[in-house]
Amino acid sequence: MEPAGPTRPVTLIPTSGRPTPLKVQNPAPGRDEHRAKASSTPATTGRVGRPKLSMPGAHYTPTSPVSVTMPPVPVDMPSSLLAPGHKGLENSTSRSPAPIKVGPACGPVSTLSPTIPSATLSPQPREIQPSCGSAEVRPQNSASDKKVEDFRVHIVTWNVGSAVPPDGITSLLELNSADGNADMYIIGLQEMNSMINKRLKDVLFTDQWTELYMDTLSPRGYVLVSKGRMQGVLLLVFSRYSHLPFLREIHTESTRTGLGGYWGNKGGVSARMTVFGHSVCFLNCHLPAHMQNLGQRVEDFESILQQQQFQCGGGMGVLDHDLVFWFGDLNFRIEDYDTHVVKSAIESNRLSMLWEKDQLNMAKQSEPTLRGFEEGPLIFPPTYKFDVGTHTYDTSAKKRKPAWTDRILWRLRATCSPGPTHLPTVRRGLTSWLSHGLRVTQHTYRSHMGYTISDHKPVSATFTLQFPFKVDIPLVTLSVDKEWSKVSDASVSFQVVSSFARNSWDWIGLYKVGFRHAKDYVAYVWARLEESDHLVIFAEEDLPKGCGEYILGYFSNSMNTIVGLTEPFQVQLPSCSPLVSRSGSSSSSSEDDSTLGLLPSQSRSPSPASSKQHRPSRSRSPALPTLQGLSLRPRPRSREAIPRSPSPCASASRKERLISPDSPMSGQTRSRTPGTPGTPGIEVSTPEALIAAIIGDHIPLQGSLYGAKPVGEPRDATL
Ligand SMILES: O=P(O)(O)O[C@@H]1[C@H](O)[C@H](O)[C@@H](OP(=O)(O)O)[C@H](OP(=O)(O)O)[C@H]1O
Repeated sequence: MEPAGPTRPVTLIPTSGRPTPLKVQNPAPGRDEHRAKASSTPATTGRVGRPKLSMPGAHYTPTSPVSVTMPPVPVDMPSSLLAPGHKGLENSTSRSPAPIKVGPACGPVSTLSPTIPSATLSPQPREIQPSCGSAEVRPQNSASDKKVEDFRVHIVTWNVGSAVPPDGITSLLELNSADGNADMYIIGLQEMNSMINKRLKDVLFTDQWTELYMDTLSPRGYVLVSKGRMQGVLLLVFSRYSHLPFLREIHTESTRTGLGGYWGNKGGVSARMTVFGHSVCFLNCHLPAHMQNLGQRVEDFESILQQQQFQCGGGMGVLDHDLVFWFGDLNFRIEDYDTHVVKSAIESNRLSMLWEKDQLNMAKQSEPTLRGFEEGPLIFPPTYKFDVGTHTYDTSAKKRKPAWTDRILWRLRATCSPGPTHLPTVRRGLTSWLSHGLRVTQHTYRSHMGYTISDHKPVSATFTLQFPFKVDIPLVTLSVDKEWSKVSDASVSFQVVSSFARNSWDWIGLYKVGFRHAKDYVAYVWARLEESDHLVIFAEEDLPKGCGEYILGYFSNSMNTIVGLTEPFQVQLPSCSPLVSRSGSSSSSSEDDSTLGLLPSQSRSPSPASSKQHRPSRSRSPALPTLQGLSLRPRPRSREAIPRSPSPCASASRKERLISPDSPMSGQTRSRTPGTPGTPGIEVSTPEALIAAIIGDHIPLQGSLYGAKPVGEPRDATL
C-alpha cells in the first residue's frame, strides 16, 4: 500500500508530559503499489484542459480530549487561520471567474487560484505592487502568440534522509487525480544516500530514486528530460513525451556551499530550459540546517544564484528566467516559540500563529534577494522533524523544533521596467519580457504525511502555467508511410526547418512507447548529412521483432535533445527471421510468420498516445515533441567492435557510445546502423568522473542526462 494522501484523516496525538511527542498519525502509512507498476495506466498525449481546482489538505482529527478538530482543508478552513477579511477557501466547484492577482514589483502577475488566496491567506504580508498599466498581463494575440493553454507542473521536494525509496509514489505524484496528470513532474530530493560505496554504484548505475520515478512515470508517457545530482541533492525533470520537441536549451548547474563551498552536502542543483519558448528554471536547494544559521541560508542562496550562470544566450542567471521555481529543504525554522508551544499550535490547528515566526516569511520582507518569490499558504503542518517510521515529531535527544523546512516557491521575472538593456542577452533579443502573457496559478501546496521513511515529510505543489506558444513547430518533422509490417517498411523520411543546423552526429531513434529517456531506444540510424533525400532506413538486424507500438525521434547532437517525434505507430515484424535471430535478441518467439499481419488497433499494447495512437501515419501531427538531454560521446570504433542493436528487451547490451558516420573512422563503421548509444549511468569513462561524483561535482554536464560530455556546444535553436 502507498501512504495515504492528505485527504485521508490525519490524527495529531499528543502524549502526556513534556517533552510531548506529537504524532501526526496517518491511518495508512507504509508501502505501496510500486511493485504493481506493470498495470500503470497509460497517459494520453492530449493537452490537459484547464484543471478543476482542488486543494487537498490534511484532515486533522486530534484524539486528545482537549484538542480542536481541524476540518478538511481548504473547504472548511477555520476562520482562525484566515487573515482578517478573508471569507474562507472556496469549494473547488465554485471557482470565481476573477482570479486573485498578486504580482511582484512592477512585474508580471502571478495569478493564484481562488482556492489559494495567498494575497490574503499567505502568512507573509504581501504588498500588491503598483502595476504598470494593468495588474494582469494578458496573453497577446499577435501572430506569434498562437495559443494559450494550460500547462500543468507538479513539483515535489523531499529530504529523504538517506532512506531507500518507498514502494510507491503514486499519491505523491497525485497520479490518480481526477484533474488529470501534469505535463511536467519536477522532483527535488535532498539527503539521498551519498556514502562513498553508494555514490560509486549510482555513478555506474542509475540510482534507486531515479529508477523509481522512471518506473512510475514512463509507463504513463513521461520521459526524463533532465537530471542533475550533487551528492545527496537530486533534481529530476520529467515531461509528457509529446512536449519534447518544445523543451529546448536544457542545461543543468550545481553549486556546492557545504564546507565553505567545497562540499556538496549542501547547495543547489538546477535545470533550465525553454518551454514552448518561455525560459523556466527549476532550482532544488539544500540549505544549512539549524535555527541560528538563518543568515548562512540566505547567504548560500545568494551564492547559488550568483554562481549558477547557464551557458545559453551569452550567459543567463537563475533570476533572468521568465519563471523560476525554487524548492528544497530550505531549512528555515520557526523562531521564538519554544518546542512545546509550536507543537501545541500544530495540535490545535493554530498554524497561523507560527507563520509570522517562520524565518523564510520574515526574511522575504527584509532580504532583497527573496523579494518577488511567491509561496502558497502553509496550511499543512510542519514537515520536519519526525521520528523515522512514525508520524511523531522528534523525540530524540536532539529534540528539534518542528519547522516548515521543505518549501516550494516561484518567481516571475519583472516585466515592466525597461529592462537591463546593457545585457548582451537583451541586446541579442534572447531575453524577452513577460508581456507575452505568462501566467502562473498554484492549485495545491501540501504535505504528504503518510510517508515515514525519512525525518521529513514530502511536500508537493501543482501549478498551471498559461502562455502563448512562442515555439510550436518542431525543428524536424519525421514521417513514416505506414505501419511497419515487413522489414522493407522500416524507413523514415524527415523534413528540417531551414534554421535548424543538422550535425553529422544526429541520429534517428526508434523508441518503444513508454520509453524512459532519449537513450532508451530500441534501434537507431544515423541521419547522415549527405542524405539529401532525408530518408533513412533501419537495417533488418536492428529492428525489434514481434508487435509493439513505437515512436521515432530525431536526436540533434548539437542541441543534445530530440527535436522531432512521430506519433506512436505499429511495428509488427516477423519474429523468426534468421537475421533477427542472429542479432542476439534475448527473447526468441515461437510466433509463426503467418500470424504477422497487422493487428486491429484494439489489440495493441497500451500507449501514452491514447486515442491518437493509431492514426494513419500520413496524418501525423507536424508538431510532435522531443527529448532533451542526451549525452553522447562518440568514440571511434572498429567494425568488429560494433555490436548489433539489441532487441527491445536486451537493455544490457545498450552500453556503447555512438560513432559518428562522418568521423574519421566512419569508413570502418557500418553506414546506417552503428553501435548503440550508451545507457544512462554507464557512460563514465574516466576516474575523474567517479571522483567528481564522490566529492559532489555534478557529473551531468550541461544538457546531459547521465554525465558524458556532449560532443558539441549547445546551439541556439531558434526557428
Ligand atoms: O546533511 P548534513 O550536511 O550532514 O547536515 C546535517 C543535516 O542537515 C541534518 O538534517 C541535521 O540534523 P537535524 O535535522 O537533526 O538537525 C544535521 O545536524 P546535526 O549535525 O546537528 O545532527 C546536519 O549536520
